[in-house]
Amino acid sequence: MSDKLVQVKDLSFTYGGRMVLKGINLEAHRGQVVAIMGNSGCGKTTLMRLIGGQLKPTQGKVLVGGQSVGELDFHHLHDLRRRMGMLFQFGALFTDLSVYDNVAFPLREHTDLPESMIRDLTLMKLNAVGLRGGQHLMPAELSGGMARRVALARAIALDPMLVMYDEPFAGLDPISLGVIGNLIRRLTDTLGMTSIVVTHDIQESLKIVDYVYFISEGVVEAEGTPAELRASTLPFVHQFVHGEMDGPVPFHYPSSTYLADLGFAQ
Ligand SMILES: Nc1ncnc2c1ncn2[C@@H]1O[C@H](COP(=O)(O)OP(=O)(O)OP(=O)(O)O)[C@@H](O)[C@H]1O
Repeated sequence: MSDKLVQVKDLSFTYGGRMVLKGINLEAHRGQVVAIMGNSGCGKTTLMRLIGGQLKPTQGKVLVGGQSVGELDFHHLHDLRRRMGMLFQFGALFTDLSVYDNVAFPLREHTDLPESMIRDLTLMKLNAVGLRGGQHLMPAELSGGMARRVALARAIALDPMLVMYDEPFAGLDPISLGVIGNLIRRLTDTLGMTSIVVTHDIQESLKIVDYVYFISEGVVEAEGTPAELRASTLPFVHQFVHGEMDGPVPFHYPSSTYLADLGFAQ
């Protein structure tokens, strides 16, 4: 079996005539945590939707476990998606279900397991995220970090081979952020899965990921291991890794000159 769980090959995608992805190549190996970074609007979420089969490539292909996602029929895609956990809206729990029922939900929906086994599996997943003790709480009673941990337990309920996270660190305090980062790493290792994390948080990512892809203007602008990126002298990578305000990614949105805007002739 190939070590490469996800292979994105020359992938392009167009929304209504506007090309958002322009020939992306990337890979995620089994057992890896891979980060996809880039400016707002560069196409990261679109890329995740293509990997998850919610969108079909305009050109190129996405292989998951050797299967070309965009070419699968409904049933095969459905089977494949059962083996992918997707946290597109991290923390989007069912508000009228308890923590326990939120995590048990995919098991009840997608398996015929008896309730006693569903209970064992649900408690095991809650234990893995440190929230077995919170099983009776309702989502409204959870902190932001706890809600994400429950969402994570729900995403791994069916033992997926791949979990994709869209902005898992957004809006968290530094402690919760570290907890979520470590959980993503630990669950990936202990459950033998692969994780793809779309994030803006370079510092947290560099602590937990195996490999990072930077996307800009629809192409992979840079890539590497955390060590390679920290040592990189590429201006684009340097700006990201060191959090510099201005650089190849400009601070100012493109505009006419300031003087012209103020009404002064050039
Ligand atoms: N359904 C859609 N129809 C048309 N254009 C879209 C649609 N969804 C996204 N876009 C556009 O495609 C581009 C990429 O969007 P996408 O959401 O993939 O970016 P992103 O990198 O995930 O951004 P962010 O970091 O802000 O979430 C954006 O310019 C966006 O406006």
